[in-house]
Amino acid sequence: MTELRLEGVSRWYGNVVAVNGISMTVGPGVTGLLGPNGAGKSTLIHMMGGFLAPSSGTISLDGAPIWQNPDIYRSLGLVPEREAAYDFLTGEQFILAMAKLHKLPDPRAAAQRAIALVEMGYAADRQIGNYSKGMKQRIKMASALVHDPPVLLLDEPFNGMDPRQRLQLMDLIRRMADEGRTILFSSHILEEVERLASHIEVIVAGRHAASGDFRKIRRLMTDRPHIFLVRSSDDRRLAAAVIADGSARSVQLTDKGLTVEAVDFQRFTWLLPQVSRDADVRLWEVSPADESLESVFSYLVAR
Ligand SMILES: Nc1ncnc2c1ncn2[C@@H]1O[C@H](COP(=O)(O)OP(=O)(O)OP(=O)(O)O)[C@@H](O)[C@H]1O
Repeated sequence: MTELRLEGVSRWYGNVVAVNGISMTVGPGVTGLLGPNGAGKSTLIHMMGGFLAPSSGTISLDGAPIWQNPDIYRSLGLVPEREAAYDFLTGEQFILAMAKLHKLPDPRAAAQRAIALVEMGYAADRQIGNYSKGMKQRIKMASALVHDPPVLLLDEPFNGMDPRQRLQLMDLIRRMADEGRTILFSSHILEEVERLASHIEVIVAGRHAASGDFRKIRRLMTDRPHIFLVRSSDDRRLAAAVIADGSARSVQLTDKGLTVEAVDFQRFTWLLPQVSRDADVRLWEVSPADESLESVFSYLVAR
């Protein structure tokens, strides 16, 4: 069993706090690290991979601290978000160089195995500069896998990929997890995480906002108060009817229409047509005003 454990981990850059007191454990299987841009995902992943020191707190792998512990690096593979500038090398030269860096006993065989694992054999003798985005992502994956680590850390691996490349990479990650690896990948896209990870960790503004089963967290998100923009033939009258009905926590009359904060999303969408019919008001538009992921995240943080 391979387990990464973070205890009270913080990291600041000057006076910017990028990661703030995060404690979590990441075990075998696929874990999604979800958070909006700038949440601290990359900083956290770099600390988990031993590339960056925590300003405070500890990160350990099966009990052994990660920072400045070269023995542990053999157990970790990290795929950074940014593309490395090895465009002049062929895929094979790059992976072979990585195998040699790890001082593997048979670097050539290890490189071939890693290249085969990501199904890049057909393009191994081509320069990385001529690869597509998806191929570059896969060769980066091979470089992280060349020493066969039990832990893989992937920073925004699907960024800039087309749907086909995305599916291929998802398949590959699933296969790696089925082999018993501990895989953590970061993303700011909920659907991506939903398709791949059964377990998610949510971070917002450097803080740990939620943790657990994806469905449980999804439910938290749908149970949150929803804000709707409603336009009708008589907003003032509809506002009075909605308030009287009790299905909304607050109702505001603005020049764009009514802003309604519904207590129960399903009950509200079911009741609104009835309430308006009873009040003899025609509904023109009902649209969610807070559907962005940012609002979901801030709801989770405020809990
Ligand atoms: N080297 C650095 N120097 C100063 N501030 C930094 C540095 N790296 C990150 N930050 C800041 O730390 C915070 C977290 O950044 P980080 O890149 O870890 O977030 P992220 O969740 O990975 O975001 P993204 O999805 O946009 O990559 C941000 O406010 C960022 O500006």
